[in-house]
Amino acid sequence: MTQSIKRLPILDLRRFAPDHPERAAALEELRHVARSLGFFYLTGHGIAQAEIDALTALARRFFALPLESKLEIEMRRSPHFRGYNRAGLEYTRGAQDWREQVDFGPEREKLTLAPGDPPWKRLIGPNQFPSALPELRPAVLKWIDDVTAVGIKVLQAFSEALGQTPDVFAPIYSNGPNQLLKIVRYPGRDQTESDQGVGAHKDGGFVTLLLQDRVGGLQVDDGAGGWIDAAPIPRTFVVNVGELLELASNGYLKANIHRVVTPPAGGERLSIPFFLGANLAATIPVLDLPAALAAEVSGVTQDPLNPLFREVGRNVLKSRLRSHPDVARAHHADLIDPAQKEAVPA
Ligand SMILES: O=C(O)CCC(=O)C(=O)O
Ligand SMILES: [Fe+2]
Repeated sequence: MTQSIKRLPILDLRRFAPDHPERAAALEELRHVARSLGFFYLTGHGIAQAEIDALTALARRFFALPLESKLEIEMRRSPHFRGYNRAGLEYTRGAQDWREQVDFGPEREKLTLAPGDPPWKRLIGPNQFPSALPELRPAVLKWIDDVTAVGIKVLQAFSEALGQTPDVFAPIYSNGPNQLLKIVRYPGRDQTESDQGVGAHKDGGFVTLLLQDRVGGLQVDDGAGGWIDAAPIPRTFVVNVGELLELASNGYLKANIHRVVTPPAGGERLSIPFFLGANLAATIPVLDLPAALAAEVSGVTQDPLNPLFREVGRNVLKSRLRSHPDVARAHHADLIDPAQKEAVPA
């Protein structure tokens, strides 16, 4: 594999503020980055380092708990795909990933569903939090609020970079965006044969804001057969364009492929990705791009193995069922399509 010397650019969120003198240049830069690599480091996000350090410390404490304390909130217990997964339970395109993780989403009451309700409503419900680490609940819920606010600012900047009003997407998120927060640990190479921490994929939401700890492993497709290492830079998030923005911009913006390579033997990687998505009931519109941008559009890249739907809830449910076959079998056997049943390892 060719190792590219390229690096992701660093963008400062403060330069997008309405009265900032560099705003026009910042929007131009964002448009270029989002159309080419689809990935950048974000500084100036306003999240206090103390909050970052506190959440990272809690993540470490969580993973250090005895297995039984972690299994108390095993995802298999949650029809809403919330909770803890041991390494090896998650699959990307049928190949096993190697990371342990806890998934959190919007904290809601479970719905009582009627027979005709759309299946995606099963995604709505409560999170699971570990009784052995009570501090985690308030920290996670505050973090979701705080990174959502940053994500919306980034989304507003993307909107303006596409020649739209900043709130063009508000109708499809202001009722409550769909958020997914993961706290992830990638164990070192000695515990696995393969180096797939998480296999090559695109993210599904509007934008992803990834907090990395000290150990690298994230790699971004450079479009020329190689990978760009997105090494951790303190006090930054790695931000990337998700498939919803690619769909809405008819392919002008690019949801780029990335993966995580397992750390070397003896090491571990800790990361906290956050995916900001639209309201589950929403349908993604196609934006009316200014003529100069529309002329460059070549359409959305549809992957026959992973079709994209404009109906947000349907799309999210599809990817959750695929990523977590054990939860699908335990709670949603009626939704697994027969072809997939065979493809998914038991
Ligand atoms: O852990 C990371 O650095 C990235 C994870 C990722 O790409 C994902 O969960 O979608
Ligand atoms: Fe990802």
